[in-house]
Amino acid sequence: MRTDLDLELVALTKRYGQTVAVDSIHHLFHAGSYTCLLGPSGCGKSSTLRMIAGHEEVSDGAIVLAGHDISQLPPARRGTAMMFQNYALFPHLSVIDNVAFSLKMKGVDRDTRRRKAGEMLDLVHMTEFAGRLPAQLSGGQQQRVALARALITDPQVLLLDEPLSALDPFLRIRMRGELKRLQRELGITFVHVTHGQDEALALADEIVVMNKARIEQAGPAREVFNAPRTEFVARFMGGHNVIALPRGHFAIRSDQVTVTAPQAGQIDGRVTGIEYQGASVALTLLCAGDQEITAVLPEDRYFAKPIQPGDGVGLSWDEQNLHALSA
Ligand SMILES: Nc1ncnc2c1ncn2[C@@H]1O[C@H](COP(=O)(O)OP(=O)(O)OP(=O)(O)O)[C@@H](O)[C@H]1O
Repeated sequence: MRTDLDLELVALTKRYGQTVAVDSIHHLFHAGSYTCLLGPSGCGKSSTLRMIAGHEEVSDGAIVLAGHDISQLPPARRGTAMMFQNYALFPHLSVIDNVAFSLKMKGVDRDTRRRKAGEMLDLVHMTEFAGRLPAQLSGGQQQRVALARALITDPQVLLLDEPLSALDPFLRIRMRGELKRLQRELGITFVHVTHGQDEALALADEIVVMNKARIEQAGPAREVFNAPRTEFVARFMGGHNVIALPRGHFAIRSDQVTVTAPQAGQIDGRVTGIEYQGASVALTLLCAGDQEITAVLPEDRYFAKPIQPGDGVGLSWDEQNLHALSA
């Protein structure tokens, strides 16, 4: 459903000389949604984000926010705010002055900007660090400050460019919970660039998968994961096999492949690899036509009847779990 505050990309294009980084993409970001732009390195996701933010000129097309084309406005007048990968904090300013900086530039008086910055630090649970310099903070704390600094302008859309990539894996998982909480509390639109499938699945209401300057598939996170439309999306989202059957190419989730003793009417396979993953065990199987299939079994089921490399097995799946691929 469209609302007055949606963000829409209309035939948005970015060219750098001969390179087409973003090729006439269309997308509607619903107001108040959390969307991840996902794709491999060089697919055009950062260029897209930077064009929305106003840090990159648009070559063609429009960016419409709340009914207005914002593509020619300066960044500060767009209703968007950007949080950068390296946080870009001013090293010589205290935490509270970093957060208050954009209000100072706008000429807001000292008391008002201190009060507002204090509220933002509260929001990201950083009040006790207000007087410190960025160098005296951990990576996760710097990130909270960068978030507070982006949010102080009351944006309708917060743009996040690989916001978690500088954090260690443990902190990354904690901070993604924080991002989700913030987005829910503020109710504004978040657009988050990542090349991590897990991150996108954990955070996003909607996932936009980009490949070679175009949108390959967009939709609710569960739909993109469960029903990939192309081989690229199936492979990039992970957790799927792409199989060639006489009637076409299909994706099937690895945990929806059933492995039994060889039986008539099933596909024969041979176990070539076994990987213990904690809650599950992944079997790599070689089938007719040299097709490699991965089957993921709950660990209790695997260990009830362990299979060894070299064993012959029968593979089957429910037809309704096969997803026809268009390319
Ligand atoms: N300033 C620039 N000048 C020339 N080409 C550029 C410039 N910025 C990006 N490109 C090219 O545009 C394409 C898309 O780059 P972009 O940074 O948008 O991709 P990305 O998906 O964000 O990649 P990554 O995950 O590596 O950041 C790439 O081919 C890149 O080399």
